[in-house]
Amino acid sequence: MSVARVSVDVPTRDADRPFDYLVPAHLEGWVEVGSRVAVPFGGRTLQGIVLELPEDSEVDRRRLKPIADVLDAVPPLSPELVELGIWMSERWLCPLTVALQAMLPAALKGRTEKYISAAPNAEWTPLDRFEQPELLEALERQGTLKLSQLLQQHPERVAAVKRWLKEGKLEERQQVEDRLSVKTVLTVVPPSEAELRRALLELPGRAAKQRDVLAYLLANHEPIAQQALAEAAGTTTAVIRSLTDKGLIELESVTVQRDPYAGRSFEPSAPLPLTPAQQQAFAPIADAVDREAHRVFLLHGVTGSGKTELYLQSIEKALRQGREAIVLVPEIALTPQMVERFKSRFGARVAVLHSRLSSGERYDEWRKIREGRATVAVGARSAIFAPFSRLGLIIIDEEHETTYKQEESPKYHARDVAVRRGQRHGAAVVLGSATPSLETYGAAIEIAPGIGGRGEEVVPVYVPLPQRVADRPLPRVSIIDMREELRLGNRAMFSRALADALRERLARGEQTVLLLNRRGYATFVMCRSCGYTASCPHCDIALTYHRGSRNLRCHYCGYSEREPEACPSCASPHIRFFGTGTQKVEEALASTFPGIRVIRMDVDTTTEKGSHERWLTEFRERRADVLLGTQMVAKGLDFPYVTLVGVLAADAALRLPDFRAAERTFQLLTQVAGRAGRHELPGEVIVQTYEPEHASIASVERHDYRGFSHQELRHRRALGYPPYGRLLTLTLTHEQVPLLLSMGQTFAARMRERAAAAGAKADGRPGPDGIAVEVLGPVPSPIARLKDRYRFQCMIKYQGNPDVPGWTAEVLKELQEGAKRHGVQLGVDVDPQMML
Ligand SMILES: Nc1ncnc2c1ncn2[C@@H]1O[C@H](COP(=O)(O)OP(=O)(O)OP(=O)(O)O)[C@@H](O)[C@H]1O
Ligand SMILES: [Zn+2]
Ligand SMILES: [Zn+2]
Repeated sequence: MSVARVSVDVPTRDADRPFDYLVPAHLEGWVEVGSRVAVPFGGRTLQGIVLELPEDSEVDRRRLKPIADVLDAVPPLSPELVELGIWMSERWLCPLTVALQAMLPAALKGRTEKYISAAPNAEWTPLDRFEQPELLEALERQGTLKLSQLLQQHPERVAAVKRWLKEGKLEERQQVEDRLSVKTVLTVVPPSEAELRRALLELPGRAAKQRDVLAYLLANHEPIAQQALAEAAGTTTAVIRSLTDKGLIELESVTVQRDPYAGRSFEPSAPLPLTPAQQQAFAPIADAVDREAHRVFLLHGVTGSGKTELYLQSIEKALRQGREAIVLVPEIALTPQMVERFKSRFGARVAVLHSRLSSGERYDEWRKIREGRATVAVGARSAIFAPFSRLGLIIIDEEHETTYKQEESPKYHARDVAVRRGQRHGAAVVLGSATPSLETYGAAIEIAPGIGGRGEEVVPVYVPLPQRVADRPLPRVSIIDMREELRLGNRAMFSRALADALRERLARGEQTVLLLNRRGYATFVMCRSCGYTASCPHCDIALTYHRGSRNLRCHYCGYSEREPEACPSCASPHIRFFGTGTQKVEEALASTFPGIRVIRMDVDTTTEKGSHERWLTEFRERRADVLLGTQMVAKGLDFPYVTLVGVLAADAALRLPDFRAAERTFQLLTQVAGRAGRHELPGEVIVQTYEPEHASIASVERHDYRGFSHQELRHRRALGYPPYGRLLTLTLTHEQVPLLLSMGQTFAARMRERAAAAGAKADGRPGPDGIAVEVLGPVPSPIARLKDRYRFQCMIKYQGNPDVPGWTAEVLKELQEGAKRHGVQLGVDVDPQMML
């Protein structure tokens, strides 16, 4: 018997090592690298992924257990993806199984099911038969019963099942099953026409409904879903069933594809002739694809410069060579409009993966890729794991977006994964943005270190596209100082300039996009007498007021309470509710511009499936004057009648305790400004702020990416922040502070020892060999308590490539046992994007 090395799905650090199993003879040939298997583990049956098939095991073979089952005929992961998972777990310090699971569609995350059957020598007493006649009958009839199903349908039988298991009359067997399988539909397969005619004659006259069904099948002689047949013949499925019972027709289970875009037609689109500027940008990318060379490009194109058209034509090149392409777009930019552009060009070859699909739909799209029926995958972050085998091109649109970093384990960054997969496949990687992240930009113009994996950093080729298509001008941007407005007696939400501009658009029948930078915006309850604000009793976070349900909610833990009638602190009745920011703006719009038609898009109005899409269609069809929303309205929209963009509270996020706050603000403002005047009509942008002189706002007025980024990069270099230095944070959480503090201190002390041993100076300044390590903390996290657990963090800031992640892994191993014993949770973030 051969041996398989398996990563078992136990996502804890202490079980985070592969285990060897024997491959039983009947599974030999089915077990491959990347196979999903069921294996016995600590008395249970768990799912695992085969990592390798070693010659032999270091463990005595007699102590190895056999693999219980292989779960798929074709391994869901290729050897390349298995290797990628190993790399991810080292790069971002997560358990290997967590990295591997992240690559599988949710539908394949197996669940252990228990089955019971009668033991071969079970002797049932008359009392047993008397107490549980139905259970015994079901056992005899079906042989095995699924425990979860049995307990759900007949909770009253739990006691008997338990007793019989204990007495050995029942046996239990475990099996790993998929949460979801392919979807099948009962389909009627009609017999021959002659048989149909004979059946019609045989049916008694009163069976009119049944005759209708047969007549329909005779007229439309092809397989049809039972449900559809019932509808077409104007009857019910019960009638069809009685025909099957008589043996006149046959029912079969047929696999169907859940296609979220079924029934939608996409106007085919042909490649546009490229403008000279586009051609210049296209040439090096096309060349790399042609030569099947791994190259990373930064396509830095202003908004509306025609980047998407370049993506489409690059993909076409890759496809013509028989290769495949992945396109990543930020989740919220994954609008129907975006999907349509890819479907229109590549039709059924496109698979779409995003979180608004049901897990069944996602699974089917994933299988399309796996089985080679789709050659282009368009999707959000996790589409980077699309199981292609001949990748020619990976595109990341809006590469600066924070959504490319996953905030829970595995805390990977899709950009780094893309570079890694590109290297393995010899594929071109195109990172596109109007406002590249400072990491990518700094690397591309070679004033900062390269990007990608540690120790295999790459320098992207810089490809600028500085003009909009057809020489359309970038919109004119005006910055309005709201302090000045106040001084002149305007206390309204809209400055005079914005109000005038809006009025003009209404008169001309043009459209406006209004962005409310919601982060940090008033959405809370405040007492005007004593200044009390309502906060969550479990988290150190202000509660948000929801006008619709009239309650206060915590966005972190879901806690909610009814709106108070008086201040809970001083009993004053002068308690004020601030609606969610966008609701307030909507009200102000309605009262300032009577009759205005507003579409509000925020978390509250877009939770329902398909609502996002509906709002945008409505806006595109000009059934509204204003599209008002949060970050959601800033990206990817391309509407010809939008000639005005207004930004309220541009500076709201500037004071967040995050060194990237300025960068994020600049990016958001530039992106939303880019929604205006993208077609024939010229655009205008009005930005309202209390900090007009702040670089990240002032540079937007001049469309000055270069000026802003160079200033910001200088600043980062002086402070040792990314891209010049790297960060790693450890977050510790527990119900009690002293324990956290002491464990945090131990971590910090051990890290300082290692830093000193590596030659880092105690003051954190770079030494002669360029190595600098600063260990900060432990300090309370910016969100100091969440779900009744206190949170502390340590941050390591380092330069010159010391192996800080490696040290962290070692120290965590030492702390693991103590943490487990006391219930302290430890979370590591390598290269964190969010500092909260
Ligand atoms: N070569 C071309 N000839 C004519 N029109 C073009 C050409 N390339 C792009 N366009 C059109 O110009 C507009 C802007 O292009 P596109 O949306 O591709 O830009 P983008 O850079 O991806 O925009 P953003 O990043 O702002 O979303 C679109 O309406 C597109 O159809
Ligand atoms: Zn009060
Ligand atoms: Zn809470």
